[in-house]
Amino acid sequence: MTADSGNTSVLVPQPLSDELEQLVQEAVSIDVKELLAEDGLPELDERTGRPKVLKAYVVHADPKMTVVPNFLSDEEIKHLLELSEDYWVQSMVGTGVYKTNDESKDLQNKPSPNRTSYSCMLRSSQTDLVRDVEFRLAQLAGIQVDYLERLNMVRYEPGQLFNRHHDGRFRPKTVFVYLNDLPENAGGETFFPNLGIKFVPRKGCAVMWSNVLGPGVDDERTIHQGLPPRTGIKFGVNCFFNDKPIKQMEAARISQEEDGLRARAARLGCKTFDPEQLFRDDVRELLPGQIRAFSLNQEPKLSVIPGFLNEDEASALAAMTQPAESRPVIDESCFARIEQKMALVAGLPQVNMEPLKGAQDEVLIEEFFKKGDILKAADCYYHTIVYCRDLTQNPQYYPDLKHTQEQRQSSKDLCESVFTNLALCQLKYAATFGTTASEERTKVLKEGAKSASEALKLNPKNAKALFRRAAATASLAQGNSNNEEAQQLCLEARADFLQVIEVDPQNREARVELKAVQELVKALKREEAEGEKKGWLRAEAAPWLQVNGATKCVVHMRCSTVAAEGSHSAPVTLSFILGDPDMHEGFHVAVKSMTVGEVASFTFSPSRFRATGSLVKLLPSTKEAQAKPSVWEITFLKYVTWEDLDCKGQRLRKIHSEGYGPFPEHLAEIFVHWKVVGPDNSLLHSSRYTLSMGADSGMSQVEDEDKPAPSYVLGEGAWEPISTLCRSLRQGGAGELWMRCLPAMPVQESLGNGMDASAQLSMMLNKAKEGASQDSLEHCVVRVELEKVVPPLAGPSDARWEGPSSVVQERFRAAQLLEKGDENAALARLRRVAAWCPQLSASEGASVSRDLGEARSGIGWILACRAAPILDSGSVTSDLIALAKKDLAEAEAHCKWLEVNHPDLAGTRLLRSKILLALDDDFAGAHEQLLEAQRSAPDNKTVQLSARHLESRRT
Ligand SMILES: O=C(O)CCC(=O)C(=O)O
Ligand SMILES: [Fe+2]
Repeated sequence: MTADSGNTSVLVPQPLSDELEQLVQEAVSIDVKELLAEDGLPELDERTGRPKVLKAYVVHADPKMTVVPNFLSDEEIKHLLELSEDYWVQSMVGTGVYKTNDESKDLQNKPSPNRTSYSCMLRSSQTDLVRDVEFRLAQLAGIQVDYLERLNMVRYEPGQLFNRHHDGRFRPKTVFVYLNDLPENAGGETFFPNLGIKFVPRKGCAVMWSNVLGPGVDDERTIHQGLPPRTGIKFGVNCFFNDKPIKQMEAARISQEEDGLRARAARLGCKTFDPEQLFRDDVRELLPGQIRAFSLNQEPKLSVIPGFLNEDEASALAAMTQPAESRPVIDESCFARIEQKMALVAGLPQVNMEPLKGAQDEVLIEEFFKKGDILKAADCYYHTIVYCRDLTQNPQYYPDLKHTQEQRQSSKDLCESVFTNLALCQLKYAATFGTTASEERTKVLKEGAKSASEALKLNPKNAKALFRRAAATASLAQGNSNNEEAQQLCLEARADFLQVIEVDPQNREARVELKAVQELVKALKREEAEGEKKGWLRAEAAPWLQVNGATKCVVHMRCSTVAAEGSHSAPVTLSFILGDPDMHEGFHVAVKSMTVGEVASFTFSPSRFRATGSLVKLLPSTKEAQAKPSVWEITFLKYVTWEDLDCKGQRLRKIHSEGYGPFPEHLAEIFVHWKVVGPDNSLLHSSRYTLSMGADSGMSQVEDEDKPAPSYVLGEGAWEPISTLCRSLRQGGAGELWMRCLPAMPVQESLGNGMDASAQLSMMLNKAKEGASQDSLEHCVVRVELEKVVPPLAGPSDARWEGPSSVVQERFRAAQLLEKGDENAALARLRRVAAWCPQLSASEGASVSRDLGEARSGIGWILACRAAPILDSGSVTSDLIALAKKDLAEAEAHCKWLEVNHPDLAGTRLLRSKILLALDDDFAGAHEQLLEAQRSAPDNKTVQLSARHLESRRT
């Protein structure tokens, strides 16, 4: 509470210095003893011991400093000192920073070397005498006693002091009363350095000054300090007038703390309170001037204050409801008191209130209302209600009031009107939350409806209350997302509005509102019907959401971002595999709450843009969306379930049309036109292409519709993803492969059109690299049209059979495949040779006898080769061993046949050697066979290799 530091530091007393000692010496000393020497000692009342005429001396004009000799009597001083005995504690100073207008929040009381004295706080109205002193102080100050803080006794031992300070901007006035005389020149004066005056302590003498220039503005001129007494003990009492009605606030607080009502209030929660119950529970007597608040709710604070108004006040207020001509004479001064109490319970400065004078029954509250402070008004209504209702319903608690029947009736009327107005307050307050449902809005509206209901209990025909209840209920319906509940509320509101119209047929507002409610009911009914349909649609859509295993879902949606001003970005159509981590996570969430055809607006938080893949890059303005929440308009176009070919969503397959005829068999020649389309629908590759040279980039790839589709043999060199798709297509069929990325093409031999698939693909990749996006081959769709299926040659019965040359061709092809290392493909061809030959005529068969021998030795060799390592290994499963044994048995059968039919064939010896090794590890036998083989076919590479291999194993 310094003068100079404004609101930064509240109390920074300066230590006494020599310089200050000097100032004190030079200051004008004001001593009542000297004043009275001229004027004569005041004549004391024998009974009270106080001056018959109390004189106040203005010793300084601006700021006004007043001295009152013998303000307290010896008896009073003795009493105050007795009350303080045993209760002296170290004095504190308020430290902190002014932030609010409530110093109790801003300042903290702390011990300080700047105040070394002792203090004792008396309780408010602690005794009759204390209360009497308090009232006299209030009279002296011209301030209501409610603003007087608890009397603050001080005691200074020699050397103890209170350094330079200001009593606080929240204390408009200070009265300091000295409680004893000190020896002459013992010091202990109250020194005002800025005024250059000091007061000599004289028993019973009061000094009064103002601490403010205006509300909340320090008057730095009245900075002062309590100088240390050199000898003797100095007693005094600080009487601070606060800018808030602190006395009653404290009384209410003490009362609450004492009886632990807080806990009970908390338990009461927001249940309907019953003041009657509160009264019943609390039988303790209240001291005059004390009020007791029952706190029903902490946040927001709601208190009930029984006996808030005293008898006179209640009568005066109740009388105001009567017509002026029949109104009894009212002591209008009580309105000021009510005002003051209202202010104190509201915790708001009384200056904010309009005077009650000339009030109609509700003027006090109306005034608040007009200022737009709904909450303040509501607070007042609450308090008035508590009182009025109690007065009407529990007259037994007010035996002293002796109200007449009319007075009770008028109190009841007041109660009704106050409830009606409280409902309005609550409606207005609820309106500040807008029209969308919120917890607070709902709570307030429900309270509003309740208040109106209370008024209606007192008068069921109160049109205003009916209207307000209806309005509250209708508003509740408006924000309610539960259709059924909302409809019920509408019905209630409608009933009330109808009643308003019945009571007041001229009420246009009610008619308008009624119509609005009826519209709302219609809308709700519509929504209900749609909701059912929607629920059905969702149920229909449900299976695709539960896609599992090999079935996956591809979702097609159109999306655009919506800017703050409502403009849409150019829409982008997106197709993605549901659950694909490369896709914007938010879209997965979004799509799961939508049905096909639905347009929805979603706000995506930046964290939703976690996806890093190429697909998310196609979303409009995702950069912005990654920085801050963005609003998207999404249209759910369609969804398709796809078969997941590798169960990881890497390669989905969708058959658009299966075509006609049988499904292509293994080794069928298929003519496939395939295209690779990027996620943005751009054509990346077509298998029917021509190279166009000499363009800007030197070379470009152009689709050529006149070219035939390239052909592949299914199972031999066709790009595997395409052959997988083609196996489920008939000729003329079309399908799509949905690829998360284009897999590496297998190394393939040259195909029919002179360009193999890997070459095509590498061209395609190059083209993609030249293009804008290097990732454009991710999330591509391979569209396949199976233009022609040529079934594999069936055998001699096939129209395409060319006689023995077909066998030769087939065996040649098998040899090619074997050379390439494609043993399985070779095996398939060799088995066909073995199957066809016995179907030939004897002469034709003879011409291909050797081919048959080669074919059977080839089959046996392949089988023995794949069986041998398995039989060799001890760690394979018995299933595999069984398969290997079966292979070897078949090889043995071929071998036996060969040994009979083609004993000289190198392949026969080779096969035998292989079997010997695989079965018994018979190296000698195998070696012997190989030597024979070398003799018959010295140039056979397989024989030479096998011999070498055997040699290495033997050593
Ligand atoms: O002791 C005095 O003379 C003055 C005391 C004072 O100013 C205070 O307690 O605030
Ligand atoms: Fe002070």
